[in-house]
Amino acid sequence: MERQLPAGRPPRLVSSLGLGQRCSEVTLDQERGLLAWRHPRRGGENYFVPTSEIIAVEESELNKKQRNTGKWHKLAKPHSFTVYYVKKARNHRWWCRDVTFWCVDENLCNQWTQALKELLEMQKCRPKRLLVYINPYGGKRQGKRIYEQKVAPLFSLASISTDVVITEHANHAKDNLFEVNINKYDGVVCVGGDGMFSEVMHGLIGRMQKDSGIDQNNPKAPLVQCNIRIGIIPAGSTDCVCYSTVGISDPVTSALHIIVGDSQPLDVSSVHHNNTFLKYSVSLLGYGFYGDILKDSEKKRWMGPMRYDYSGFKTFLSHHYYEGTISFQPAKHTLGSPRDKDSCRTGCYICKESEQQLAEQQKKCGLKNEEDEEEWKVIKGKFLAINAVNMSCACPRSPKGLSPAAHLADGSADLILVRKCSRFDFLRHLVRNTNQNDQFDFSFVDVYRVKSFQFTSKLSEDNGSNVADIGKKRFGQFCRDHPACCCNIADSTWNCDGETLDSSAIEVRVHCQLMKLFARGIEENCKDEAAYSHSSIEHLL
Ligand SMILES: Nc1ncnc2c1ncn2[C@@H]1O[C@H](COP(=O)(O)OP(=O)(O)OP(=O)(O)O)[C@@H](O)[C@H]1O
Ligand SMILES: CCCCCCCCCCCCC/C=C/[C@@H](O)[C@H](CO)NC(C)=O
Ligand SMILES: [Ca+2]
Repeated sequence: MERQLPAGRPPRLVSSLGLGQRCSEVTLDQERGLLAWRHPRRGGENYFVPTSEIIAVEESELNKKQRNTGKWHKLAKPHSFTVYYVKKARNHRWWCRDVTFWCVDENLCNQWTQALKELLEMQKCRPKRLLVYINPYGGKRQGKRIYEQKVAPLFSLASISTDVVITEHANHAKDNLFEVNINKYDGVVCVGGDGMFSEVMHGLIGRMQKDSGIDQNNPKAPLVQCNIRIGIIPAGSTDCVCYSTVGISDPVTSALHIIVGDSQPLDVSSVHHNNTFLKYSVSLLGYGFYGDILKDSEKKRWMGPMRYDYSGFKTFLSHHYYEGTISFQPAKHTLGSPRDKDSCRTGCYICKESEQQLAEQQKKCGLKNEEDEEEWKVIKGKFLAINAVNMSCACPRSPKGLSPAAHLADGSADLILVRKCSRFDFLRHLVRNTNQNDQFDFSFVDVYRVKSFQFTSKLSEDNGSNVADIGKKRFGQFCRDHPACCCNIADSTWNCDGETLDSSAIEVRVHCQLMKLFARGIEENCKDEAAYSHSSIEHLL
């Protein structure tokens, strides 16, 4: 990348600087934005740090041990500076590391710190002021401790100022976002799980639409993009959005992605019922299996993250399936398919292509309502699970996700239909969600890439639109004609990013790149080792 350097600044700074007790040739390529040095010990290992991954530079003092053991201590008082930078480790984990260089020439030391600081100043995408919401009750109830011990010190090192709100009740963050002076901030951070992220997202998108006079109840309304980025510090039970966009659920890694000012656009689905807005979704909209797990697990929040395993096992044993009709519009605009072998990674060309299409579309019609005449496909059947995912939905329990080839920002969702099958077959499908084998390679599983879909359960078709009440009354009753068939005549519940929806009949639309995260997608480096760790279970089945 071409950099506009301040006048008179040389394109490269090369000096022999002290590092520990020895000397190292240190280079700052100011045009390319790269700091490099060779470690005098550690087998002469070379270090290359892009300036975009430097966290901070500080004038520092050598500690007593360093002062007393160096050869130079007899010569003069040394001057030193410390560079804090991102060190990338295995499995997408980032650490903050530091290196201290010294020299006896004060002018040289100042020249280095000034040059590095100026390069940091040029990183315009970095946030300076953040609004932070902490859910103290998410996951294992460690949100406050995680923020104070692991994240706040890094923000302060990077000179980011923060306003911190510890939430006192559900929807506190969402309601607050409708009131605050949002223009004061360069981003909003949520400390918690997927539910907490969802709250903050609803607050920001809702606020944006309100300020622009867009009626969220209109399912066809073209929504206004939300340009203020959200950072997720994972402290929840599943942390699927964080894991799927960063590749790991680790508070320090996420804090560093926020500090360096990463930006990752995300698709968001709007969910409506009878022209009434219900919710937005970014990860999983699940009916049947995942809806039933959620409904059961909500009663067991005291169990913490374990509640999903307990309710998952119980729901699996109950083996309920549900009748209904699903209609969808295939996503013809996007280049990929859910059966692709390649996954969405940092700088994904499929998502870039969708971004360009979106820009052209916006240029052509602005915010006008464009009637969509594309074909609808209709499928009627009995389903154990209907899952619509906007992203892979990778998480520690499912390291490659429910749909490994789904894209973060291509304007489509993957619709996975798991039809009625035996318990054993369903288990084989579920286990493949946790290992590297293809979970779609079964006759009872279909997957489609869609831009919108609608679902109505058999029960709501039979009873008109008053679905929710009837569903509640009859929940738990089974098909009278086939008492042993596990066909539930009641409705299941939709699991929308970990929150239940009040209606089973829904209309869903994917909005391409409606919002942005402080993330860069999963980087293409090492193998996802976790994805392979479960592979042995399947051989037993
Ligand atoms: N102070 C609070 N008291 C009670 N509930 C809260 C509070 N603050 C936020 N919430 C709600 O708690 C819900 C769950 O929180 P969160 O997502 O952080 O944890 P989780 O459910 O354990 O994790 P995950 O969503 O990853 O499974 C959110 O939907 C949020 O609205
Ligand atoms: C035979 C037992 C099966 C147990 C299944 C356990 C659950 C697996 C979790 C994979 C879910 C991935 C999708 C993520 C969804 C999130 O939006 C949501 C909220 O955090 N989490 C869940 C579990 O619904
Ligand atoms: Ca998508």
